[in-house]
Amino acid sequence: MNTSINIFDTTLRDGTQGEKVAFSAEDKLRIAQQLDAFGIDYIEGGWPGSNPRDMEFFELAAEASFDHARIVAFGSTCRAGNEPNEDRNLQLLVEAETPAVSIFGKSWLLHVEKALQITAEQNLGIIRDSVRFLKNHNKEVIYDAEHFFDGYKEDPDYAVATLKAAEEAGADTVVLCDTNGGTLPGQVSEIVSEVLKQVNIPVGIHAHNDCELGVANAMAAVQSGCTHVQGTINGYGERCGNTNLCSLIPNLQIKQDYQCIPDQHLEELTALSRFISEVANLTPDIRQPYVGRSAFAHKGGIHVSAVMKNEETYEHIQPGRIGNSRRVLVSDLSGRSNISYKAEQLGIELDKYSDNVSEIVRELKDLENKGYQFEAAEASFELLVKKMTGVWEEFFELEGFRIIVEKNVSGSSRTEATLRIKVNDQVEHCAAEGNGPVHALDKALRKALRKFYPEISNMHLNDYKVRVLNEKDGTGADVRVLIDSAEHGQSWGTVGVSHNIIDASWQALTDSFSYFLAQEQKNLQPKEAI
Ligand SMILES: CC(=O)SCCNC(=O)CCNC(=O)[C@H](O)C(C)(C)COP(=O)(O)OP(=O)(O)OC[C@H]1O[C@@H](n2cnc3c(N)ncnc32)[C@H](O)[C@@H]1OP(=O)(O)O
Ligand SMILES: CC(=O)C(=O)O
Repeated sequence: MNTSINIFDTTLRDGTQGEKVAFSAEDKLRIAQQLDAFGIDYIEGGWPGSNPRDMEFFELAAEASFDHARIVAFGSTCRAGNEPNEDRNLQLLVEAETPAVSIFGKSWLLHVEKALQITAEQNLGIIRDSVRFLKNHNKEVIYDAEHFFDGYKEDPDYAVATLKAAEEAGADTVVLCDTNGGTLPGQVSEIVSEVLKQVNIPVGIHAHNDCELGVANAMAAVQSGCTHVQGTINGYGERCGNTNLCSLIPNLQIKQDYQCIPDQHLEELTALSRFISEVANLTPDIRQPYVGRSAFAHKGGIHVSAVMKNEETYEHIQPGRIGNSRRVLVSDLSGRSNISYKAEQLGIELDKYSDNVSEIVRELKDLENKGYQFEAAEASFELLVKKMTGVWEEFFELEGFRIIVEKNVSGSSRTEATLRIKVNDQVEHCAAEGNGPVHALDKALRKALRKFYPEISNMHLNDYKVRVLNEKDGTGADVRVLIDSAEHGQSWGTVGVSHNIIDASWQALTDSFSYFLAQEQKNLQPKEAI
C-alpha cells in the first residue's frame, strides 16, 4: 500500500511573494479550480488580512465549488496583548469562510525576541490562544512553525515546545518551515526524525529554495516521516522560491511509493505548469525538470541515435507520463539520426545511411558554421530538408526589391520598399511604406502575395531578433536574424544570415511566408491573380 501524502499548494499565497508573480482574484479562482481538478488536497488562497484582492478571492471561492481540495486562508498568530476574538487578523481568517486555515508562529528565539519583541512564554501563549480560537470556530488548523529548523538548531527544546503548544491547543497538523531555505537535506532528516518522536499529530514540511534544495529537503522530510508537503507550481515563491511541486510530485509518485494525486492526473502536470505560467504572464523555464520544453529535448547526435533505438538510453521516464513530449533539436551537434528523425516527423522517409542524409548533415553544419541557428528556426530547417530532397515547390520567386530610407533636417524619416515577385508566370510589382525597412519590405511582400494567397493576412510576426555574429567587424559584421511568426496560436521560427541586415531579414521573412503557405495550402496550387 502506497503512503499517502497531503499536497498543500501555496502558489496563490507564498507563490505571489515571489518577484514578478501577481494574480487578480479572478485569476486565483481559475488557478484554484485547475489545482482542484488536478487532485491537490489543500489550496492556500492568500492572506485575507493582507489586501482587498485576497479578501475578494475568498468571497469568490465561497461561491465556487471544489470537488476535492480544501481552500485554506492564511494568517499569523494574534499579537501579544490582544485577545484572539479582538484580533483583526484572526477575525478575518474566520470570516474567510474556508474549511481550513493556516497560521504561522515563531519557533526561533531570535524572532521572538527581536521581531516580535516579546518573551518566550508570551510567544507560546499567542500560539496556544490563536490555535484554540480557530478550533473553536470549527476550522481545520494547519500550524506553520516559521523558521523551525533555524530555531531548532539554536534551541531544540524551545522549538519543539512551540509545536507542542499548537498540538495541545488542537492543531490538526504542524508544519516545519525552512523559512530562510538554508538547511541541508541531512539536517532536515535528522531534525524531522527527532520531532516525530515528540509530536503526536501529522507533521508537514515547507521548504524554500535558497540553496536549490527546496525539492530535496521536502523529499528528505517525507522519507523521514512527514505526511504533508507544502510547495508551489513552478517553484514560484519568496526570494528563490519554494519546493517545486512539478518536480516533487513525480519524484514521490513515479520514483517512490508515495501517493500524492490520483495517478490518472499525472499526465496533466505539464499543462498545469504552463497554464499557471501563462496566467502569471511569466515565460516558462525551458530547463525546468519534468515539465520544461527542454526536459526531453535531445540535441547531441549520440543521444538521438540511442534514443531512436531505445528511449530509456537518455530519458529517465517516458515524457508522456507527465504530459510532456520528446523533441529532437538540429544543430551542428547533430548526426544522421537527428536528420532522419526530423524528416520522419515531416513525413519524408529518409534512410539514415542514405547520401541525402549525409548531404543534409554536411549542409547543416556548414550553415551553422556561417551563423545560422536551426535549433530556434525549425521552419527554416524543414524548408532546407524539403529543398534538398526535391519535395519543395516555391510559392514565389523574387525578381528584385529596392528600399529607400529618407531622413530630412527636421528629423522625420520615410521608408519605402518596392518589390517585384513572380508567382507562376505572373509578375507582381508592389510598393509600401513602413516604419522601417523590414516593416516596409514585409508590407510590400504581403501586398504582392495577397493577390494569390489571401490567407497570408492571417499570419503575423511575433518576434524579431538580430544578433551580431562577429563583433570585431563592428557595423560591417555578419548578422543573424531570427523571426518568430504566428497564426491562430501556432508559431514557427525562421532564420537568415548575411552581412546585410536587410538581406538576412529577407531570408527569414520569406522562409516564414513560404512555411506558412506550405502548411496552409499543402495540396493547393496558387490561384490566378484577381
Ligand atoms: C514566512 C512568511 O512567508 S510569513 C508571510 C509573509 N507574507 C507577507 O508579509 C505578505 C502579506 N503581508 C501584509 O500584507 C502586511 O505585512 C500585513 C498586513 C500582514 C501587516 O502589515 P503591517 O501591520 O503594516 O505590519 P508590517 O508588515 O510592517 O510588520 C509586520 C508586523 O507583524 C508582526 N508579526 C510578524 N509575525 C507575526 C506573528 N507570527 N504573529 C503576530 N505578529 C507577527 C511583526 O512583528 C510586525 O509587527 P510591528 O509592526 O509591531 O513591528
Ligand atoms: C510560513 C512560510 O511561508 C514560511 O515559513 O516560509
